[in-house]
Amino acid sequence: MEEENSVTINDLMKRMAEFARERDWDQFHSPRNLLLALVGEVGELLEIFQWKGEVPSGLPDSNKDEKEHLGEELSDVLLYLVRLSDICGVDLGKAALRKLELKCSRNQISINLFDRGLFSFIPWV
Ligand SMILES: Nc1ccn([C@H]2C[C@H](O)[C@@H](COP(=O)(O)OP(=O)(O)OP(=O)(O)O)O2)c(=O)n1
Repeated sequence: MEEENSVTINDLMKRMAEFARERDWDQFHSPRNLLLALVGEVGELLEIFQWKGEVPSGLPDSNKDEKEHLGEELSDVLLYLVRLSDICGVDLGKAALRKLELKCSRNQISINLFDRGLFSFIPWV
């Protein structure tokens, strides 16, 4: 890790691998188990927002403890996702970048078609 502020997906991946190895938990970190754990943590994250209605960006009404709790649940989701990707042999950083680029080029095609009036026959576009 170069600086405290620039944590990479690779750093997290290595730390999670170390964490599991130290506890002899590799045996439990199968793709299916990790996916179940990930979804469980998404549920814990969801509970923070449940029944609150719309929450403004930046969460100005949350106190320090609530923000800290949110950070913990977001981290659990991220850590299980990183670990799941690693165990499945997927380079998550590369895959995510590729996905974003694909999305951008797809959107660019739509924008180009739109600019050229090719969607003009669709009343709601
Ligand atoms: N078999 C396990 C169990 C936990 N963890 C790691 C990944 C998560 O970052 C964190 C989740 O730990 P807990 O399941 O204990 O969940 P919490 O820390 O959220 O505890 P609680 O559910 O009581 O809030 O620990 C892991 O890698 N493998």
